[in-house]
Amino acid sequence: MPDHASVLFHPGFRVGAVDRRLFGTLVEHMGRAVYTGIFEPDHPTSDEHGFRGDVAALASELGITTARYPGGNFVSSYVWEDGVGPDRPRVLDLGWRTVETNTVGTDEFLQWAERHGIEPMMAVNLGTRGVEAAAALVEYCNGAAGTRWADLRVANGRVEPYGVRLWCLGNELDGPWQVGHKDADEYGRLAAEAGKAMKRVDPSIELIACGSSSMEMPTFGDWEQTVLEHAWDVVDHVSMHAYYQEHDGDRASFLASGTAMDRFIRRVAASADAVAARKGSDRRLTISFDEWNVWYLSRFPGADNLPVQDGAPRIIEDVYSALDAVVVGDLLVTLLNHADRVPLACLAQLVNVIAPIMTEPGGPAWRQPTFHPFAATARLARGTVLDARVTCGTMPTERHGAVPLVTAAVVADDEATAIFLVNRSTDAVEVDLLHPGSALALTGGIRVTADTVAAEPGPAHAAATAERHVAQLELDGVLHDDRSTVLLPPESWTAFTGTAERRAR
Ligand SMILES: O=[N+]([O-])c1ccc(O[C@@H]2O[C@@H](CO)[C@H](O)[C@H]2O)cc1
Repeated sequence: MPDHASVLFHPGFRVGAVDRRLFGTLVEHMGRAVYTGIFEPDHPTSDEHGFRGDVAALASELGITTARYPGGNFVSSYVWEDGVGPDRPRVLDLGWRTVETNTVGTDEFLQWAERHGIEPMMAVNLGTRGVEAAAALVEYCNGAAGTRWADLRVANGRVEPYGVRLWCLGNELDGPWQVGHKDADEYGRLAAEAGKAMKRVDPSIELIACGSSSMEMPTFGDWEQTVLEHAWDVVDHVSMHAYYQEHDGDRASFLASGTAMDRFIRRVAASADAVAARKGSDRRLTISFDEWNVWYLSRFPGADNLPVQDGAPRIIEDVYSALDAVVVGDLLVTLLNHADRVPLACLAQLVNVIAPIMTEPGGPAWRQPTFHPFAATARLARGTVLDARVTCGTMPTERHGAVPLVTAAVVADDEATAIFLVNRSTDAVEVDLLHPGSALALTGGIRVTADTVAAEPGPAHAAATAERHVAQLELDGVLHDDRSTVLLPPESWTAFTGTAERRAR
């Protein structure tokens, strides 16, 4: 007998609209994300600008809507002027100890994003630089011709302003690994002043203040409150970053990563609300979850231990399993269920560096297992997230205590209903979908089941994993009044698609 769970939902009970910017990503100047990732002039599929066509096609299939750039840790010592115009110096990037050629810079990235309909999210350097360089970059990107930095853009061949709307006030400045690491007061003051200047250049931009680099940071909570006390009037969102991995074979805790992410979001929201209360503000500050993924961080020696490398070195090219893909699907369920609070998110990263898309220089590009739940969620989660109430058993975990065995998110618009379900248990679970007042027909879907073998690098293993562990579902499409029942295999993520009809009573 399988375990049993139920998921109750109704179109009248809603969490909030899905902001398409939830399906963003990160394109950092590190490793092979840019060079031999999105950009490789000699590649047979590359366009006249030197950008790989095969990678762009996969990015489009993945369904990404925004791309954060140029970092990550890279941005904290980046001199953006080095990356524009005809003279591009070779510099030592202190974030990853890599020689940066500056072949790709702001114009090349923004035009790549524009050609592919991707909204850019630019980050400014608040590690080694400050107010002046940040405001100058906003003017370079968004200013009308007639003043210094906008005129430099025009001289570099781009007359029309780019109109970049999303701006990150630095990156992970709470982290001791960050070049220009600061305490919360130092960063909060700088973010407030840089943000003020940037909005004087272009008042229409949205600013994201750095929150914590993870929930485990010793400064977590205090950091958000102190930074927001300083920068409340100027910022539009606060960021969160989180990476999850399986530690020492503790599969149950890893499968419960979505619960850890859920707690993290609730705590950041509570910190922001505490500042709002102190300031007598009714604003519910929103969150930009602008780095999240599975990353086997414990295998990374740290930037201090990397040799100085030239070109496009292989750094943190994690190889993912179908188990990782189930966890990515569950993390997306968590993000959807916070649609009212989290309008922005970035899967870190897009290509080669802890990425759903991999490439070989001069060779193929392929999908890692984590590609599949992301692409399906970006494609299917349209409309409004309904307040899905899950009733199920719990399982004990070492790291997160007792966690629900089943998680669910339901997203509906006028045409379609998408139901995302995760079974974290090692047993099958039968789930009653309770949709009182509606008839529901399930027509199809996609499922990922976890594997128990270690992932291997390369396109052949990724393809074989997809063959064995990713399945397209074809369902009968029969309308069921009030209740539909589905069976979830052990350790699986499923997206069901269907149509709902309201029934007159
Ligand atoms: O918890 N840590 O030790 C830790 C260390 C580095 C770290 O870096 C972040 O992740 C990198 C890869 O996406 C981005 O460049 C940076 O923003 C994020 C977290």
